[in-house]
Amino acid sequence: MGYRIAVVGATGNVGTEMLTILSESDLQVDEVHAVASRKSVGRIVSYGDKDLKCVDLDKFDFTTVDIALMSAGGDVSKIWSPKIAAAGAIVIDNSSAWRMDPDVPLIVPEVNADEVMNFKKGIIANPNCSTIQMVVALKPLHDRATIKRVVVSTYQSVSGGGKKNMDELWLQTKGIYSNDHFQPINFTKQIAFNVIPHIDIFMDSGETKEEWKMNVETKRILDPKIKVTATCVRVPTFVGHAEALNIEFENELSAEDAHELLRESPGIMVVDKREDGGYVTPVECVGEFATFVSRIREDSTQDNTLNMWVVSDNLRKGAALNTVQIAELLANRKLPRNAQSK
Ligand SMILES: NC(=O)C1=CN([C@@H]2O[C@H](COP(=O)(O)OP(=O)(O)OC[C@H]3O[C@@H](n4cnc5c(N)ncnc54)[C@H](OP(=O)(O)O)[C@@H]3O)[C@@H](O)[C@H]2O)C=CC1
Ligand SMILES: N[C@@H](CC(=O)OP(=O)(O)O)C(=O)O
Repeated sequence: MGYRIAVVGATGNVGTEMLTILSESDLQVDEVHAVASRKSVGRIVSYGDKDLKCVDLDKFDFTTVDIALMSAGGDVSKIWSPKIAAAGAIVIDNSSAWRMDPDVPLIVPEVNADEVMNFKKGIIANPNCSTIQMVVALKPLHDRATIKRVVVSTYQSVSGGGKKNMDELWLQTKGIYSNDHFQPINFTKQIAFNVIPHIDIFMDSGETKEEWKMNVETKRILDPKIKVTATCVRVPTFVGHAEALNIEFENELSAEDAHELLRESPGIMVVDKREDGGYVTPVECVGEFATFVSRIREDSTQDNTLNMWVVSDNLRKGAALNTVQIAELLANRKLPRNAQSK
C-alpha cells in the first residue's frame, strides 16, 4: 500500500514543484491532496498528467493523510505543523519555523539521512535553500580533509522570495524599458539591473538572518566545528541560486582530488573545464535535480584552501526536491501509515 500525501501551499512556487517531483518519484503514492488558502479553493493544479482541485487548509482533515509536505511559510507552519502532527501525519516543513528545534531533525539526504527518524514532534525540517546546495557540495570534502572555515558569497534568484517577487522583477524590468518607473514593493531597492546585499531581516550582529541561517544550519547538519561566514545577495535572476565558496581545510586537498571526489559524490554534477562555457550558470540549472560544482581551484593566498562555484535550482534541490527526498527516506525506513486514520 502507498502513502497518502497532502501538499500544503500547493499553488505556490515550491508547492507546484513538489507536485511535479512527487508525480515523477518512485515513492508509492495512493492519494495526493492539494491544500492552499481559502482564496484558492477549487483552483486546479497539476499532479503529473492529473488535475487536482485545491482545498482549504482550515477545512482539511489531516487524519486522512500520512505525510504533509508544507510550503506555506513560517507563520502558517508555526500554527499548522503541530496541529497536523497531532492529527497523526508526519510534517516535512520547508519554512525556517522549526529548523533550530532540537526535537526536529534538519535533513539533507546526501548529508545526514540517518537522522531522519529522530522526529519527536512529528515534524522534520527542510533547510534553507542556500544552505542545502552548499552542504551537499561540502560533505564529501569535509569527510576527506575536514573543513575548518567557509567564506561564502551568494547570488540568489528572486524566486527565493515567492511568486510575488518574481512578478515584481518582471514589472520593474518592463518599467525600465518603457520609462514607467516602478517603486519597489517587495524589495528594499530596485532589483531590476541591480543587486541587493540584503535577504531576510537584519540581526543585532549586523548580519542578515539569511547569512546567520547558512552558519547555524551548516553546523547542525554537517559539523558544529565548521565556521561559516556568509554574504547573501539578491540578484535579478528568476530561478537558480549561485554561491562562491572559499573553503579552508585542516588537511591538504588538491583541486584535482576535490574534483575526483565531487564527481563520485551523490547529488553532485561537476562541470569544470577551463575554457569558455566550462561552468554552470543559474539559468542552466533550472528544472535540474543536481547541485552543480564548477571552477574548483586552489587558493594561492592560503594553505589547504580551495575556491569553487556551486549552482542549484533553489525551488528543486533548495526546497521541493529535498522535501520529496526526505519523504522517500521515510518510506525506505517503513514509516507506518497514519494510526489515526479511520
Ligand atoms: N528551503 C527553502 O529555503 C525554501 C523555503 N521556502 C518556504 O516555502 C514557503 C513557500 O514558498 P513559495 O512557494 O516560494 O511561496 P509562494 O508565495 O509562491 O506560495 C505560498 C503558498 O503558501 C500558501 N499559503 C499562504 N498563506 C496561506 C494560509 N494562510 N493558508 C494556507 N495556505 C497559505 C499559498 O496559497 P494561496 O495561493 O492560496 O495563497 C501558496 O500556495 C516560503 O514562505 C518559505 O517558508 C521557499 C523557498 C525555498
Ligand atoms: N530565503 C531564501 C528562501 C527561503 O524561503 O528561505 P527560508 O525558508 O530560510 O525563509 C531566499 O530568499 O532565497
